[in-house]
Amino acid sequence: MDLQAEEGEGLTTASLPVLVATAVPVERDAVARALPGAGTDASAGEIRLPGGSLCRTATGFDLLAAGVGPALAAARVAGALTAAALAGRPYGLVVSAGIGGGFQPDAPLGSLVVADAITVADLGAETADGFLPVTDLGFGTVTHHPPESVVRVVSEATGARTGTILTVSTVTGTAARATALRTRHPGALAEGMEGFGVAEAAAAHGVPVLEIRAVSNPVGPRDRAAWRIGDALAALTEGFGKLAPALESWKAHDH
Ligand SMILES: O=C(O)c1cccc(C(=O)CC[C@H]2O[C@@H](n3cnc4c(=O)[nH]cnc43)[C@H](O)[C@@H]2O)c1
Repeated sequence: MDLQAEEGEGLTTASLPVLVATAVPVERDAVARALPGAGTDASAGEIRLPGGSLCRTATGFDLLAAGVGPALAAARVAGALTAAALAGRPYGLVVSAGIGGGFQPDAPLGSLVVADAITVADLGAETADGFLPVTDLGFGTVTHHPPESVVRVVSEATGARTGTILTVSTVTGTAARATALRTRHPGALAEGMEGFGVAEAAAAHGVPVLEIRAVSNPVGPRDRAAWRIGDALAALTEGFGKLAPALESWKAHDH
């Protein structure tokens, strides 16, 4: 669907809804707790989609627990974007949100990171001389950039640190892998498993994307005792309480 044509037919960017894609329901619910009217208003409710359902809030946010990993996240978000476009209610922004690993000491546990670059870290080829990103093989893309204006507005409102968020299909579990990722991506602050998939789906629909992660664990040696999932979910809720009004102002003025 041509977003410009739709806007010309009465939809404005300020009125376009926002799709928030988390991996799992507990992250979606952490976001919902910050949004007034989630599930409590006539305009709110559950929208059935192939492979899942959307939680529609009364304030223009649709929440989707899209699944773990880049492929499932891309498939489910693409489905939601297509359904919305066909219904004549296209999204103005897609937000990939959830918990994630933070590179230490720059992204402490419980802090928020907003991506100025969403980069897939392990899509490519391993060679005797090292890793080659898929772009070096002549295919596709490895990074999506959220609009600078939305990154600025959200980081100012929430206090989130700004940097690259890596998407990995395998959670980092050793110091050596964490160092290798940081060497290849010096601007990386966090890693998750869905952002690049969500961004690919958004890009295919010509919709801007944002990624925000609350740090639940350090990127590095596997240590389940070090996870702070509750603290990260609380940070996600607090962050969305500030992010939601900031996005309204971004949609109205900066976009
Ligand atoms: O078993 C492990 O060692 C382990 C370590 C960290 C996370 C997991 C998960 O299964 C969670 C995957 C889920 O949460 C996001 N997430 C959270 N922390 C990280 C991370 O350090 N690296 C990548 N992804 C992380 C991720 O987006 C998934 O949705 C298991």
